[in-house]
Amino acid sequence: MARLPLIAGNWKMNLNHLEAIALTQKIAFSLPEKYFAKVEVAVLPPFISIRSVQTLVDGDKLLIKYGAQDLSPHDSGAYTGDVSGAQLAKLGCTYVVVGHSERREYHHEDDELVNRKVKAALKHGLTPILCVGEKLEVREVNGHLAHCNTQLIAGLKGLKAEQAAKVVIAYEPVWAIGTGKVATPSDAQEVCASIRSTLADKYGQEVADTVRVLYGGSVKSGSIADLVKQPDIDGGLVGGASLDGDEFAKLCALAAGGPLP
Ligand SMILES: O=C(CO)COP(=O)(O)O
Repeated sequence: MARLPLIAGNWKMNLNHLEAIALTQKIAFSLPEKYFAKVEVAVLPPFISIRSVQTLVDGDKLLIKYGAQDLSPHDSGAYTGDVSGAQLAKLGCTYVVVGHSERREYHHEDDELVNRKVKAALKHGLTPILCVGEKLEVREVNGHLAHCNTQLIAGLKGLKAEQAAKVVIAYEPVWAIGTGKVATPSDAQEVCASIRSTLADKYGQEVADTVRVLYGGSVKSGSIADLVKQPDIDGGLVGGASLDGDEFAKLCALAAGGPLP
């Protein structure tokens, strides 16, 4: 079954809302509409810029999707500083990143919390992008497949097959994030194939064939084409390279199979 590639730009804690508007406009200007039939493009700004991006996307009928980098496991209430799935859904978000390694590391998010966030996202009609990935010391002892599959199973715990089918998985090896050290296409493929096979074991082949598995970690326009050529890599979760409109548009065009705009 053909899966539409997804390129999602995780802006992390970068750009103010004016810069967010400028970057979204730049991407829309640089990537002609015909590409959107072959690649889904999403931007994931900080919470403070989602409303600005929404206004632009709605006003100009842009084909770019957008979403958030995190959400609360709760629906509403006394959770100072948190943002709920209901609030994100109201802003027209399509995607929400869950379990990014930076949240696991700096906010001590464990698999149990990540699982609750996946469920909260689905409850509010958002598509979670569930991140899994090993640190360097785990890869060095060849523990990467077991590690990623453990995070995967824990993140999806309690989901029915039809819910699991709606989730996007992102394999992001921690050693590749922001380091310029992109995984080789075959290393990334090995993990993404293993993730798909775990999905098949747990939820059946149809779910495994439906779920998009992305690679993330120092993806650039120079590396995306060879990554998406791999049978089990369905796009990229892009950090640094998503902050440059020309570079991101180029990357999306290459994921669509080209030609460059
Ligand atoms: O963490 C990432 C995306 O979520 C990857 O970041 P970089 O592309 O900057 O390595």
